[in-house]
Amino acid sequence: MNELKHILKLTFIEKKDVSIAISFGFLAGIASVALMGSSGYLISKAALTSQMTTLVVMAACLKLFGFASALSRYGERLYSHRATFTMLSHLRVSFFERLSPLAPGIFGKYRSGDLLSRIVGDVESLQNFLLRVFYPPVVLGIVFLSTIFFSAFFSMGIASVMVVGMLLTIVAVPALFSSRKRRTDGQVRVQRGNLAIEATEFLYGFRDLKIYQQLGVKEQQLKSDAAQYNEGQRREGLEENLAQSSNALVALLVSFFVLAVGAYFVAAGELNGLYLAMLVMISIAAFENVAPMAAFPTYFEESRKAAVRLQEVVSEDAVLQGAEGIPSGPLDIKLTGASFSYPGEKSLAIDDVSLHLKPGTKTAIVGPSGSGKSTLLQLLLNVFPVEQGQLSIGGKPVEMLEQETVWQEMNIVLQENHFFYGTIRSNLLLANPLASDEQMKKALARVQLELFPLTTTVEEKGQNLSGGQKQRLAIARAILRGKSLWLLDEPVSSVDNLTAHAIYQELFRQGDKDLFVIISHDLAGLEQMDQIIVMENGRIQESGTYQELMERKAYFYQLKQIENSVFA
Ligand SMILES: Nc1ncnc2c1ncn2[C@@H]1O[C@H](COP(=O)(O)OP(=O)(O)OP(=O)(O)O)[C@@H](O)[C@H]1O
Repeated sequence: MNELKHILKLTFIEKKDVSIAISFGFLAGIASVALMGSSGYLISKAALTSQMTTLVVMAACLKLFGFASALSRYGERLYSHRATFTMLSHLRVSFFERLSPLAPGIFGKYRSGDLLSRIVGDVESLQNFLLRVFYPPVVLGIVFLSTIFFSAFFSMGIASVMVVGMLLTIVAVPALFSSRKRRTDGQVRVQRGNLAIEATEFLYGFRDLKIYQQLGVKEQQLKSDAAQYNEGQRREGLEENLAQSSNALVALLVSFFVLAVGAYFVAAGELNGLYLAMLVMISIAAFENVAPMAAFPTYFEESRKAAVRLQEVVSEDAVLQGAEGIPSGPLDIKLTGASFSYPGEKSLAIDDVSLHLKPGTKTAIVGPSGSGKSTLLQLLLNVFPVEQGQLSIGGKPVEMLEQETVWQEMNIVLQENHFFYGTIRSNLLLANPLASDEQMKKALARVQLELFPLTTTVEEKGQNLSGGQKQRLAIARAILRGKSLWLLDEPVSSVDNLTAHAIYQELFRQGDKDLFVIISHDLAGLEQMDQIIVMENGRIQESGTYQELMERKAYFYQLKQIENSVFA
């Protein structure tokens, strides 16, 4: 039950709706019991008396109870569903708020299909928590206790049978199926997650699978996951039916028992025969309401598992962050003795790196593939926390700063940039929602995309744009941000040299007071950089200006020689 504490807390944010739903549920339940009870009484009375007034009053009561029952049922549905949807919206917001600081580190731990299945499927299935887990036992309990209390005035024996019946149908049978479900849990949720994982992989990798003629293999995998999921669902349905039938059977037996015990008491002279039909009808009506309890174990387990799976995701350690804003004025970035390894990896991706990036300077980070350049940039972005050492921005340790405010001050272009389905305009507005068309056109011109109208359609993931166009659009987005810290990870690797050179010149001209950090594979054109940092195996091999590094004739010089000789 501990797992559901958070969900219970979120449900009770809307205390008023929950209490109104419970009150209406109680009224609806008790009205249907009263309806059946008074009809039983009416039948007996009609058989034993010819007094019309009593019969007319009883018939009016029947109508009243029928009306009250329907009206209360409507109120119950309205308020319980409203409380459920409000709880779901609180849950989504609270889940997103806890998930957001974990991104993007969390993407390395969960496959996208799995994450999607948790965020959508598990959150959705918690909609049953109030309606089918919390609410039925509470309402049924109150209705039963009131019915038993009423019946006790006529016969303690019948009231005792009802108590036993109540314990059986509300507690014992659901508890039995609940424990069965725990033991024989078909893992439908996990199977649904697996299916989502395979389906997203299939969609993402469709083209490559087709090229390598592996569609059939993946299709088989997908089919087998779908079959497992279907089988799990089938078994779950059977179990639910069995629970429902068992509970209905117990309820029916209890009503028979009430009739038998009642008949015995009438024969023994301990109960007035006039009330027997009423008590039997009351019992039937009260036990008719126990149907939702049959589904209780399924929904309880489902809600518990969904809550556990959601909790698993958000219980990861988030990057530490403070509440302070970033200082105003020209900003520098300082990294001292920083080390970092990816979760689950033994070797260090960044090993004792120190650097100081001053305002108004341009720094290039170069080095062979896998040397740690992108990881270093992620540390500077405070996406991953440094394990040892210290990162400070504008003289403030990054732990004191609110993560969002750090990113607000940066123009960032990563190796892979995401483009949403929409237009060039909507994708540019992401960086600056207040940008005018004029500003957007200027930004496009600065990356030589002036021929692109803002209304040009951008397909999902920008698949109708070339690699170079996507990179230039990402730079235009960064330009629109208009901040003074530029962190660029191979921003023009797919752009031809001439255009790339022109874009850099334009950026440096406009941002001559800005701080630039550029990761590059290309060792050409580095003469204009104020500092070149050469990485290898997560360490800084050497650093200095182009002139200094070439004169030193060490590692950078050798890389340059190799680059010159590759196509010679
Ligand atoms: N998400 C990750 N999980 C685990 N290891 C990773 C992850 N990303 C990178 N690495 C490892 O960290 C090391 C540094 O990778 P990084 O991407 O920083 O290199 P890089 O110099 O930017 O390479 P490239 O020039 O090819 O982009 C590599 O050994 C890589 O395998």
